[in-house]
Amino acid sequence: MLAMTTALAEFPALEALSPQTLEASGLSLSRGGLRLVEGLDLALAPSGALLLTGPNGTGKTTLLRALAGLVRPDAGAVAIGDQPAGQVAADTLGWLGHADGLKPNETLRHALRFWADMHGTPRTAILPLMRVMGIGALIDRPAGQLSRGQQRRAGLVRAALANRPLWLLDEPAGPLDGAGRDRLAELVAWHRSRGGSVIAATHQTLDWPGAAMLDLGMYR
Ligand SMILES: Nc1ncnc2c1ncn2[C@@H]1O[C@H](COP(=O)(O)OP(=O)(O)OP(=O)(O)O)[C@@H](O)[C@H]1O
Repeated sequence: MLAMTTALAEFPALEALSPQTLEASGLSLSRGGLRLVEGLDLALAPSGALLLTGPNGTGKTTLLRALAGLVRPDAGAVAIGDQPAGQVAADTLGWLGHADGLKPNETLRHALRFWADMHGTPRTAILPLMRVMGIGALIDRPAGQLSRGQQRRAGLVRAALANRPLWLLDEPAGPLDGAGRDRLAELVAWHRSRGGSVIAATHQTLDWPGAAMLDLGMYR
């Protein structure tokens, strides 16, 4: 199903994921008194991908936060696997928000070691994932000396190092160039080939095979 040009052998061998289903039913969301989403049903199976689109301010980030359990819905519920409704186990979500989780004065080596250690992922996974994202040569550069696109690539490595089955990515390709978007597609294809799933909010066209699309502009 998933076309990949990067050989799977170039990706690190991580502990197997525990794939999860995600189901939202009758979800209604508001922010600042404005109804953003009304009665939304969605389902995502292991290996699935969903792209959230829509103009600025239509609620893509809010929906991602609701799926992560960070925003309380006005109505409806989110269920992940057999986890209790409204609760998400700590080892389920790989989250990449607008921030990349990097400190300006820290080298990528230092920062990504921290994140790998925090998630119990072997440090040997760092460099292969950086190479997949095309930033292996930047490992000893402080994050503050990198371009926005390079920082985003490092943020994606950080998210992958968490080795979680359900990725929620907010504008993962925002500052990426075409090559960066191709590398992101490879990273996502690898994740899906392991049973992982992904939901991403995007203003970019992302060519992820078989990805479902949800345009939040329809509620406007
Ligand atoms: N802290 C807040 N308090 C009140 N309203 C907010 C707050 N944050 C966001 N909003 C409102 O919620 C709506 C949805 O915002 P959200 O960030 O989810 O949109 P988005 O689709 O992700 O936008 P973008 O494409 O610009 O990232 C917007 O209309 C915004 O004004």
